[in-house]
Amino acid sequence: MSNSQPEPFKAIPVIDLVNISSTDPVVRRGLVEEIKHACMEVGFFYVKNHGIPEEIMGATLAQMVRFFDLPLDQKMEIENKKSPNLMGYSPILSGNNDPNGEGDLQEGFEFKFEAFENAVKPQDDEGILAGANPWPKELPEFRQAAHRALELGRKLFPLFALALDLPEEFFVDKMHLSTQTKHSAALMRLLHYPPQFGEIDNRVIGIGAHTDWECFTILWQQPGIQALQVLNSSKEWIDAPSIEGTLVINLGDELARWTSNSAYADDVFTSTIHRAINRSGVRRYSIPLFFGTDYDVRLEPIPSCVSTDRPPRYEVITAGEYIKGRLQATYGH
Ligand SMILES: O=C(O)CCC(=O)C(=O)O
Ligand SMILES: [Fe+2]
Repeated sequence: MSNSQPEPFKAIPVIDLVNISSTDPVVRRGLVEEIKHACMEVGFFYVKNHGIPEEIMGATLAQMVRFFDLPLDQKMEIENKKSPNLMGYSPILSGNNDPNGEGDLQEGFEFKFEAFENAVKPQDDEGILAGANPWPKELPEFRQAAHRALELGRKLFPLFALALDLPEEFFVDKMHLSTQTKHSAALMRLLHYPPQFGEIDNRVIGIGAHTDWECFTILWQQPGIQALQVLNSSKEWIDAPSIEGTLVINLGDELARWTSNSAYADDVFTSTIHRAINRSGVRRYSIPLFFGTDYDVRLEPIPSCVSTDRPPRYEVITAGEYIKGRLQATYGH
């Protein structure tokens, strides 16, 4: 795949997924081209008609509010540092996504994908992120509400494959998000950002400037609150407001590594830098779902993206080693 330096983007495109299941090759190609364009120019896009009902998000939000309202000592019982895989609760300022920052002004609850049908007895006791998710016992429904959105991710993988001139099935054996979930590197994070007032020190914001680690992220933002910003190639922060009825999709480092690029060089598929600052005066909640491949998948450059003129930029590493390294860098200090 060839690439030329795109113009700095000023806005984030909105893509309509109403025809995502269409088998009409012309319709499908049209959608793939829109996605490809957004991936190469921006690395971020909104999707509408994504198939996740508003009621599910409303129920999830209610559970999140209840969880984050629990007394701190109760939340600390399931602190991520107590679990070997760093899943669980992360208190305010305990994580630091930007190496130049001094901590993220957010609290979160992170869990890895597990076989929901087999939820009583977690099966995933091997592999690089071994260990169960520490679900809060005070909120039994919390777990149920948090388990949606995977269907959409499954439908997006073939479109990314086509956008990279790969066979549609390229990712099928690399992400087992159905019954064989032991090795999936998908993670979900429930986030609460308290508001920040007055002069804001850029080293302590909601989430410092970073790229996401996995293939792509599906992000739900609480309606009506602006916080997310995306960096363009002129180093301007472009607002990514919450748009009613949409979700945000952004590419992560696994895809950037696969396409042999970095966020700081001319890109094929861009893992774009972003951050969030909550100046709204009220609390803000968001939910990123990070779609990684299976832990044991090697992140090797896709042949169409490298050549003698464009040699691979990264050492080959497995997805699990990469994610674990980033988790430790963010929370393990
Ligand atoms: O809360 C947001 O809008 C962004 C969250 C984010 O970028 C992340 O968790 O990686
Ligand atoms: Fe992010």
